[in-house]
Amino acid sequence: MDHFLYKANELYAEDCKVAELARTYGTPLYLYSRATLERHWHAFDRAVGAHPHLICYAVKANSNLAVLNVLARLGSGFDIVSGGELARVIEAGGDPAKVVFSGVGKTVVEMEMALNLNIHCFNVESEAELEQLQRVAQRLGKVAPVSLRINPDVDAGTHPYISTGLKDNKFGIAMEEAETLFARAHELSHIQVKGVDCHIGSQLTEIQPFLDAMDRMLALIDRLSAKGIVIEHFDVGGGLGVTYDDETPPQPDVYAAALLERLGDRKLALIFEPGRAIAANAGIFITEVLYLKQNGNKHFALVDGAMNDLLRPALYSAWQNIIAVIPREGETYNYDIVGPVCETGDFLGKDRALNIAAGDFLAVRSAGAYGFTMSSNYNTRPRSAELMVDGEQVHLIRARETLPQLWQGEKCLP
Ligand SMILES: Cc1ncc(COP(=O)(O)O)c(C=O)c1O
Ligand SMILES: N[C@@H](CCCC[NH3+])C(=O)O
Repeated sequence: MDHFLYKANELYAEDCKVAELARTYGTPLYLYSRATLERHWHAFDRAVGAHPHLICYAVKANSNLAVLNVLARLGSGFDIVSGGELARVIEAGGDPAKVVFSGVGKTVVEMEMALNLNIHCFNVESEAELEQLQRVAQRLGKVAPVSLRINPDVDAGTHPYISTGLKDNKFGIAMEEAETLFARAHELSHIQVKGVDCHIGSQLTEIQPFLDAMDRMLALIDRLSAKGIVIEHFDVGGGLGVTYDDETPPQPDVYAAALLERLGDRKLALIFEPGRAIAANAGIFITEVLYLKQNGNKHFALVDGAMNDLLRPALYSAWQNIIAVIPREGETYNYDIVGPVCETGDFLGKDRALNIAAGDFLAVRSAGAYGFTMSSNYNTRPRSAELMVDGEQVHLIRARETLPQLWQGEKCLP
């Protein structure tokens, strides 16, 4: 069941009218649906069934405390990439014992923090990082649980900026070095080898690249096991795509079934790190039309939301559906939906057939993942408010920034 639906010709978020929320809380505005977040998380969790597993939601997709808290209450684990994300997980009531720490550049301070919190696993991405983690763990008198992130050199067939599993990408350890590094990790006094990890990219809409990566990783696990290095878990990463337009990515049940089949009778727990698949279609971004204008034959709708609020269209030429919150009958024009930021690349959508007027609200769909988390204060614009719709209830889960907050910590010279 969709929780962002037209009812009586007006967009609803769960049981609340979106236009009313926009008037009450002001725009631009992010709106999330608790029911959808929960449904998506359960779809993943159920898909893996009784096989030992951990769903570690990728915090970078949407790190609002309320979002993390909703998932923590379901028993979710978390995939983090910074000390900041770890602090958020703890603040939101997440269990550090279900946290996996990804990322190519973990600092000593972040390692200490994660070791002191006894996280589930460090996904180590280089030999230098492994040696650093050994030193930090030794100093703290801890043993670091480790999984090595291997780069399987698989083409994920996604946008080059969000493809991570190719040899030329900065992520992971080259397959040729994997066995040597596992052997090294195995002999280090304050490292405990737990798993093998890979993540080949984001917004994958085909299953084959996942299976190709898995085949290479399972072959590696079998070789390690022959050498007496026991692997307890396989972290398959995130990356499952969603429908923005007409993509038909595999659903979590099909995806998980295919992975489980490949796994065969190996006694490996599975870790999943989905971000987008859980959060993207659990959120929309609402913006108001400020002005309509025409330059030659080109129609522009100037809206109060901009690339600083929702960067994906400007950064990846990403397409996200844009609809009128209360549609009008009659003739449409093809509009470029652009924001107030002084950049030609500041657009939310191009050539969108709409019948709109100043004062109308537009909803950018699929904005729950990599929306607010990638927002900035460029052009000294306050970041949007965020709301969580929970049935008939609405919670303000982040207030719009006030102007003084925008220069907090800055100082004029004496
Ligand atoms: C290591 C890692 N895990 C998980 C994710 C989440 O990816 P997605 O949002 O595509 O599921 C990412 C982002 O691409 C990532 O880099
Ligand atoms: N931020 C990207 C995804 C990057 C995933 C993180 N490795 C997006 O919006 O599509």
